Amino acid sequence: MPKIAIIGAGSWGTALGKVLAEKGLDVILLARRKEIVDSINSLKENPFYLPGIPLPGALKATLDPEEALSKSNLVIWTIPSHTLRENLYNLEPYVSKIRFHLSGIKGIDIETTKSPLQLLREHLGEDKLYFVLGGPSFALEVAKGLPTAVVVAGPERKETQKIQELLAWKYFRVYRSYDPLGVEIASALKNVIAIASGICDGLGLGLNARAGLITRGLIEIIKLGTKLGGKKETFYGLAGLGDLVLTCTGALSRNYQVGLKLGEGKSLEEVLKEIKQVAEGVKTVSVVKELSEKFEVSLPICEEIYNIIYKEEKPRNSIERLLARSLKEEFEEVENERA
Ligand SMILES: NC(=O)C1=CN([C@@H]2O[C@H](COP(=O)(O)OP(=O)(O)OC[C@H]3O[C@@H](n4cnc5c(N)ncnc54)[C@H](O)[C@@H]3O)[C@@H](O)[C@H]2O)C=CC1
Ligand SMILES: O=C(CO)COP(=O)(O)O
Repeated sequence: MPKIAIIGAGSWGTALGKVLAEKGLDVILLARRKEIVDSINSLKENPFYLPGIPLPGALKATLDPEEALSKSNLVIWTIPSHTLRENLYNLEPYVSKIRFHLSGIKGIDIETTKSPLQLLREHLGEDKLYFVLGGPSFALEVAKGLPTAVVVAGPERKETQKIQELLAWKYFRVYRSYDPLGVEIASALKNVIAIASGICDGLGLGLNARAGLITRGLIEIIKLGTKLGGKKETFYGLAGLGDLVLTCTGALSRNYQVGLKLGEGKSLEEVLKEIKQVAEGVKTVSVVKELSEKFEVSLPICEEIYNIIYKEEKPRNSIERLLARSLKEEFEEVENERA
C-alpha cells in the first residue's frame, strides 16, 4: 500500500488528508505548528483551518520531516506557492528520493516565474514523476464530503491513471489529463480573475458586469496560457472554466474575498490582515504582469488588478479604463495570439 505524506496541514492539505484517510490509505500530514499536530492527533480536528470538521481516526500529523517522509512513496505539496522553494530547500534531504510528487498548489513562483511542477522537477530531477491536481474544489466542501469534480494531470503514462484512482473517492470524482502545465497555469490565473470578480461585487456593479468579467477573464487566461504552452482545451475544463466560475462566484474563495474587500474600499494591508489564509492571486498577478510583457500578450483585466494591488489605483478608475477600451471582435485577440 502506498504511504502518502502531505506537506502543509492548512485547509487543502487537511481536506485531502481526510479524503485519503477515509479511503483507508496510510497518510500523514507534515505541519509547522505543534498545536495543529496535537489537535489533529488527539482531538481529530484542525480548528485553525477546518473548524468543526471531524477528521478520521487514521489521519496523523507530525512536525518531524523524517517521520512524515522517510517511508513515503508519494508526496502531496499543499503549501503556498511562494514558500515552495524554501520548503524544497529545507526538505530536500527527505524528499529527493521519493518518486511520486503531486502538487495541489495554485500559483506561480514570483522570483523565478516558474510553476510548482517546474520548480519540483528542477530541484528533484527528471527521474521522478510529477502530477498536479486542479479544478473547482473548496477545501471546506471537500472536507464536508460534498460532491466535487477535479482533474489530475501528469505524463501520458499509466502512472497518471494510478494517481487518479488513488485520489478518487465516493464524493471526490477525479478526471485525468496529460496537460500538467495547462492545469497549473489555469489554476494560478483564475485567482487573479477571482480578485477582479470580488472587486466587481464590492463595487456593486451587478451580475451583468460579473458575467462579462468572468468570460473576458477566461479569454485572458487562454491568451497567456496557450503562449506559455498549455493546451487550449484545458482552459475550458475543470481546472480552467470550472475553477474560474467557482472562485469568481463563491464567497468561500479567499481571492474573491480579497477583491470584495478592496472593492468595498479597504486597503490591501487591511484586507490581508483580515484574511488569514493564503490568497495566491495577490502575488500571482505580479508574475502575470511580467509574463504578459515578456510574451507581448495584452491582458487588460489582469493589468488593472496589478494596478489596484501594486500601484494603489482606485478600482473605479480601473473599471472606467476597461470600459473605455477600443472596440474589438470577440475572439480576434485569441486568434491573433495563436497565429
Ligand atoms: N483552500 C482551498 O480551498 C484550496 C487551496 N488550494 C491551494 O493549496 C495551496 C495551499 O493553500 P491552503 O491549504 O488553502 O492554504 P492555507 O493558508 O490554509 O495553509 C497553508 C499551509 O502551508 C503551510 N506552510 C508551509 N510553509 C509555509 C511558509 N513558509 N509560510 C506559510 N505557510 C507555510 C502552513 O503552515 C499551512 O499549513 C495554495 O496554493 C492554494 O491555492 C488548492 C485547492 C483548494
Ligand atoms: O482554488 C480554490 C478552490 O478550487 C480555492 O480558492 P481560494 O484560494 O480563492 O480560496
